[in-house]
Amino acid sequence: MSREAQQPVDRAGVLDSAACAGGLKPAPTAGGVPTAGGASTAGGAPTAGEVSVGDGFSRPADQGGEAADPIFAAEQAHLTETYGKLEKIGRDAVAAMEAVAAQAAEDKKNMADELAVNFATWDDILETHADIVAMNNIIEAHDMANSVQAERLRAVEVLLREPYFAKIELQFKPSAPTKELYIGSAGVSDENYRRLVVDWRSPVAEVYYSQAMGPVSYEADGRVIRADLRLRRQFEISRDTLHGYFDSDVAIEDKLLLASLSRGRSAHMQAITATIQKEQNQVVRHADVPVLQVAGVAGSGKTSVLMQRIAYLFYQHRGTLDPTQVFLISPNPVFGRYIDRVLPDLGERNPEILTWAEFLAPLLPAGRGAGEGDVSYERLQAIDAALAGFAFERSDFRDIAAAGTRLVGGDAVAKVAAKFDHLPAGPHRVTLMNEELSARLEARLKGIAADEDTHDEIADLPIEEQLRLFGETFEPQSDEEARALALTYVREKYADALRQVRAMDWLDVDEIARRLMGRDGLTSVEWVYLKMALTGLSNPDAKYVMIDEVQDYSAGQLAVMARYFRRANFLLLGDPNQAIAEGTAPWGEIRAVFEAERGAVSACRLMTSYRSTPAITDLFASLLPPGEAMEVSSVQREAPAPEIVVAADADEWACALRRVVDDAAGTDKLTAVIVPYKSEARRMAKVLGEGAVVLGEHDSLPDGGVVVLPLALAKGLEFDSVVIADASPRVFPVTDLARRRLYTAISRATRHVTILANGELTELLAH
Ligand SMILES: Nc1ncnc2c1ncn2[C@@H]1O[C@H](COP(=O)(O)OP(=O)(O)OP(=O)(O)O)[C@@H](O)[C@H]1O
Repeated sequence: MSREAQQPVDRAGVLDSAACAGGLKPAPTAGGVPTAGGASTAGGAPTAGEVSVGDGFSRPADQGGEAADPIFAAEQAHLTETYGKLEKIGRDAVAAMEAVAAQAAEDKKNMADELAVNFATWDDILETHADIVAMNNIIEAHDMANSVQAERLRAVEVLLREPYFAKIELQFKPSAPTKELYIGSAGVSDENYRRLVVDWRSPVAEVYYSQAMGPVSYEADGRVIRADLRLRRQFEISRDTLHGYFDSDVAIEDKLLLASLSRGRSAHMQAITATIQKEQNQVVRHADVPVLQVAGVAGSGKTSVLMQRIAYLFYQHRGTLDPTQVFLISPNPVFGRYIDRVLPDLGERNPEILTWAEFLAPLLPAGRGAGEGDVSYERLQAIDAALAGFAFERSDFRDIAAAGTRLVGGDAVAKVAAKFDHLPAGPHRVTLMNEELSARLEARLKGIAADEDTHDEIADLPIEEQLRLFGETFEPQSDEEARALALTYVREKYADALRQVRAMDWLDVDEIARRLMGRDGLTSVEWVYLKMALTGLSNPDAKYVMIDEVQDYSAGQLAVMARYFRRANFLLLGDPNQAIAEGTAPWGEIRAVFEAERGAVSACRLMTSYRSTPAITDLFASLLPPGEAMEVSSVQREAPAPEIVVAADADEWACALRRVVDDAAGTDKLTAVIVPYKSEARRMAKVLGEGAVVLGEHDSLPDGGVVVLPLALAKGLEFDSVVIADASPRVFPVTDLARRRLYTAISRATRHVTILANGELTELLAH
């Protein structure tokens, strides 16, 4: 009942390994070399079927001992010395921070002792103020000194794990000696300001990533600097031990990549700093543009590149870019947790990582879910068109009320609206109205705070409540004090009214929609869009927004994000062939939406796949539309060919599934049983019994074992082994959507794929 997948698959010619339209200067050619069938290996690694004999790294054992290779010995000595220096820098930074802390404490104490707060005369007030400013300046100076040391310490912490991964030797002038630079995941200088390790994001490090020898150039401070790259040496290092080195004198060789790929998968995504490929580097270091759209085949490193780009941006905009200004929209929460260690490992903080539902929730009224996302761009444009001639009516406004009290009535809101009748209904008018309503609410709260009934109400509060509110019991010595204390209480009591004004909830968006569009039941996408169009609701502080798996969003969802993050630069990464839901925007439409909302869209492609064995890549590549080819960067990993099992009936199928899962459960690898939908996952778990865990949205990927999960949750993730539970025509009919779903599922596997079919195999695989 079993047969092996046929392969290799017939594929058309190989496309350019990568292309970026606009934004980057052209780089010299390098990268993988395509084989006849379209598959290639980076650095001349063995193709499928060949046996790997060594990986090209020089190791002491290869040389008959360290002494036999003077380069190895010299590099180990340099590493030992660097490691010692890093440890010392780390120790010195901690000591400096301790000293600063002690000094700060001492200064604060002295200053507090000396600070004579005196408000008697205007001169005294000025003097007191000057003393306080001086004190704050000293504290600030301490903070600054500490933050410099803290940054140094963070770099050292990163580097102590692996001080550097490469060395380059550059000759800037023909007669001058070459300059040696060691490149690492962070940069640090010694006490004489000599660069011990160069940060991978620094301008000069670019020549390492361009993967060419000889004449190279890079840009620093707006100037193009030319040099001759004489040596490009890669290292395998852990802490202070050199395991091997490799001199890449041929452009196409990247032994470090091969070594990295052969290490296999882990439960958390790893940084690819040392092995970023040339075409990936073009995305990582791409010029700042309003929108960059990156199309990449499965496993081409889109997510990895995205993480490296964020780290790069933090470096480039050090001191001005805060992680709270960067948003990463991720396909699901499991994926969010899968990637959340990459940046901390690089010594950086994570950006805001949100799913679509998490992004939308705070913009929606309480109790309303994200719901259906399938909304066309036209439907949103219809909202804009209808709003053009829209005039407010009384029914569009709601009372501002809290704690059972109407604080500003809908009639009053309508009067405020009438004051600005000369303006069209839109953000300008609504903002002016909101300012006035805010002032009215404030006046109303002050009135309540001045009311004796309120003071009595406060006096009746339990003592603990009074202590919590005021830090003391409510015993005002004057009317003024009573009003001030009462205002604290009133603001808390009517906090929801203040929130309503902040959120402009006095606008009845549903009622407006009914009049505007002539229909009920707006989707959440339309609802938020209308609210943005009316109020200007947005996040103007966001500077970068990265949308991974961008092919999984509808045009409406994308337009909402483009408009909400109105000043941000967007990085959109996706694979048109991994769109797994109905109603998502085709690749060209994604571009069109962003062009309409944000102007020009730059584009890059990543066409080399790194995740899977060549056999698995061939299998999922066979599902690509004709003419779309990819290259494969893979190392020889002794892995069985994909297996396809067609069972005659349900019993035989269940039996086969249990066998596959039982086999997998006995290993330390992670196996995913991928099912089409959530409901199937539960059904499958019953078939499998205790051997399998159903993975939910709130879980993280385990290191090993067997997990059952729906395709939507498997998005963006990878597993040692993938089991497609049922590849029958019922689950995968011959449609474009099913083809993309199957491609996505198979391409999650790094080493092994088993495809089961209950009764009959989908025609998508029948060749
Ligand atoms: N330059 C590289 N060096 C080392 N490993 C790499 C490199 N590029 C990609 N990889 C590895 O390939 C695998 C796939 O990368 P990643 O998940 O970033 O790809 P993707 O394009 O986002 O995939 P998909 O769209 O299929 O989810 C990961 O294990 C990643 O570590």
